[in-house]
Amino acid sequence: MTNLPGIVVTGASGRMGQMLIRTIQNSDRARLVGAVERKGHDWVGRDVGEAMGGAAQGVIVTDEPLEAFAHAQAVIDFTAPAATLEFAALAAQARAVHVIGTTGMTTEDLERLKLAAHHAVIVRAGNMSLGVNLLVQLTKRVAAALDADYDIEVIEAHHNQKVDAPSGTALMLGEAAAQGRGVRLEDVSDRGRDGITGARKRGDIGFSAIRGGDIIGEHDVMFAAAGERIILRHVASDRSVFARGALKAALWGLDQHPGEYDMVDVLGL
Ligand SMILES: NC(=O)C1=CN([C@@H]2O[C@H](COP(=O)(O)OP(=O)(O)OC[C@H]3O[C@@H](n4cnc5c(N)ncnc54)[C@H](O)[C@@H]3O)[C@@H](O)[C@H]2O)C=CC1
Ligand SMILES: O=C(O)C1=N[C@H](C(=O)O)C[C@H](O)C1
Repeated sequence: MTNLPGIVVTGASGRMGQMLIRTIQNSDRARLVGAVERKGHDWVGRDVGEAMGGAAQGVIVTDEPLEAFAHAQAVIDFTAPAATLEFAALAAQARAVHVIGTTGMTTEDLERLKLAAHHAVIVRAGNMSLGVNLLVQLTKRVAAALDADYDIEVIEAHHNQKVDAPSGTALMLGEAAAQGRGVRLEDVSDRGRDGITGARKRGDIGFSAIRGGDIIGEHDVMFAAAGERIILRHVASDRSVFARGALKAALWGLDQHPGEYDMVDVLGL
């Protein structure tokens, strides 16, 4: 049991943090060795199992990430961009695999992650589910098969606490559509329409974001032409799909050389 790879979960009290902790506890391939929360959080200093309303797990929530990472083989991190950048440097220092689910990172943030990936394995994806990563491949193929008579729109829906838009998944799907079309997403991306926008520009890839209630995550890629529409859809009905993917990524990462990877690498898609 103690030879199993040790995993630290950051953002332990979060929606994904708690799901990850349950997933690791139920796994016979990994063990939880640390739980990190931000300074001042009321879980810090408490046993994580008890803080989650269950039995003690022997893991005390800490606000000292490096101390926790030093005892781990992998860190699973679904937090916020600033925290993830800090954790990337610390995980590299501790030589731990860093699995990043955090979304909303800027181009500059991603450049900084690349530096950390010189020294450590980083697996990052805006969506860790098998279904969405398959949808990414399908989107690329459909976009390659159709010309710009088919307007591409990525439509996403999430819960009312989500802070970033478009979602990380929507951006992955938009990127896949752009790749399929052989264009750069930054040249054709159309976000946040409001007011007198003018007619849709041929070849643009549009994004729409819905926020409400407890929606876990829903993504449509619509190809709309005169007389027909094709819609590729993924609906997440349980956050465990993301947590299972993240744990798979952490275990896969243990056998890789330093560098930046995604779920397509992990799943061999
Ligand atoms: N890639 C994927 O498959 C998925 C990605 N996500 C992304 O994961 C992130 C988190 O999502 P949720 O769990 O819903 O959010 P949440 O708000 O419920 O949890 C975030 C947690 O991170 C903690 N945190 C923030 N700064 C910290 C710091 N400096 N040190 C330690 N902990 C810190 C917060 O206290 C909170 O507990 C978001 O960016 C979301 O988009 C969510 C689901 C799936
Ligand atoms: O914030 C969320 O909840 C989710 N975020 C990810 C995203 O931004 O795409 C993945 C999933 O859709 C849930």
